[in-house]
Amino acid sequence: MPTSVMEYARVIPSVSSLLPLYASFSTSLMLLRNAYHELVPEKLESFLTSKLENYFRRTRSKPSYDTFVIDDSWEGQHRNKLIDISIFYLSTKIGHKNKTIKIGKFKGRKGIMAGLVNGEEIVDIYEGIEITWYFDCRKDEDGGDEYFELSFEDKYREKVFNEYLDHVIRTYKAMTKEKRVLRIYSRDCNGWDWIEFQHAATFDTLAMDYELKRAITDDLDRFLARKDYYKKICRAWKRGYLLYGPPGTGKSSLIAAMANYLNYNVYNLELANISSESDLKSAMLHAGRKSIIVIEDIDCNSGVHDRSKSDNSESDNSNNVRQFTLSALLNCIDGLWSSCAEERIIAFTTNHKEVLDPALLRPGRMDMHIHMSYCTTEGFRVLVSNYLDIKDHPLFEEIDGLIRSMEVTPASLAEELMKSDVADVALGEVLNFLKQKRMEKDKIDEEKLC
Ligand SMILES: Nc1ncnc2c1ncn2[C@@H]1O[C@H](COP(=O)(O)OP(=O)(O)OP(=O)(O)O)[C@@H](O)[C@H]1O
Repeated sequence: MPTSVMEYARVIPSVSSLLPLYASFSTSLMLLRNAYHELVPEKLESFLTSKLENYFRRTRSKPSYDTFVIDDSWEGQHRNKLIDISIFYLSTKIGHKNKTIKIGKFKGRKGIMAGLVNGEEIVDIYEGIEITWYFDCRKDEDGGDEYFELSFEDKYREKVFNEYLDHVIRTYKAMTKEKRVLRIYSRDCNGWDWIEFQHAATFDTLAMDYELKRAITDDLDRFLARKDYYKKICRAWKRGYLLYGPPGTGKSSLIAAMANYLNYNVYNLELANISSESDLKSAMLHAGRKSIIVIEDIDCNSGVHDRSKSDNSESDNSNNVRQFTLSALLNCIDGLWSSCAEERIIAFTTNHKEVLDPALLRPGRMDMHIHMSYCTTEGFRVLVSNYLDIKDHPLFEEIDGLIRSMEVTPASLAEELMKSDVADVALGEVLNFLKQKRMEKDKIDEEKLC
């Protein structure tokens, strides 16, 4: 046994002495390989190769597979949402291997969607794991139920269940968020029906004071970010806004801007079309998540401004018998029923806040009261920028003076601005309109004095 470094150095061969050995070994290997190719016929060679491959495959431990079934046929359940999520997710995974595919164009979705036909497979790779999706449909008298099977090596079972399916859902959400076409729903005898919501209003196009706009968008951002907070304090994740102000000051436009800001659908709940308390509950329950439920002109919904009358008589002056009370409406807004649906905004609009029942106005019910005021000079600048695309004009000074001296709605100024695309002409119309209004107002004031 070597006992010192020097002795080791003597026993271990040097690199230079190993090189000739390596060279002769690799030359022999090359000769052997050439001889094998020349002597062994091609067919025999591939036969031997496949035998060897089979041998090694058999000796390796065979993986066993688990399968998850995403089935639409769960008794008593509504459609399994994972089916639709999977259809969306897989639509981006379809490739050349799928020789026959389904294609379609759907209401509310941009572009053409591709899907698997019955009996087809897709292999998806997630963090190196192979997941095979198989799609089919079980036929029965009602047409049949769709189902997916996901197969994967059993050692990845937990990962597929906990991480991969989550990844599928997140991808679906990102896809649908990107493509989401907003809807506006109204209620008929069959429930909620919808058309595409194409209102272009945004917070940038609203003629409102900047500070108020900022306060509203901050409030909406806080609402969106506070899912866990609402849960912690045991409150339904919803927020109520009361928009009040004269007609034509932009209450509906503000709701449209909120919907576009939040990417929420709008449900227009006309109380006049609601026949009973159960109808009201059903309407609230079946409105989806991520939605703004709008009850417009709440002051005109007779009975709502006068709780004692509506609670007791359940009818209004025009003999339009309503079978539900204000209490039922309030209960749906923030009572037990409200906790059945989350991520909702409820917006009431009124031209006459002062006549509403205080119960409707108490804190916690309508979280933010937003006053939509007559047009200010700041708001007028926004309108001019929207309609004429200009920031400055010599007529502004005179117009500003008149706007400050009167109550004029953004809607009426918008009407004048729309009369021409030429800034001089359109602003001239605004000026004439304001002067005319000023004269009328002076006349009324004079008459009052007399
Ligand atoms: N604040 C505003 N900002 C921008 N445009 C406005 C504003 N207010 C009104 N308009 C214009 O006037 C039109 C009518 O306004 P809108 O319907 O939003 O007012 P409203 O307060 O809801 O009226 P109502 O009480 O009669 O329902 C809008 O389509 C928009 O063009």
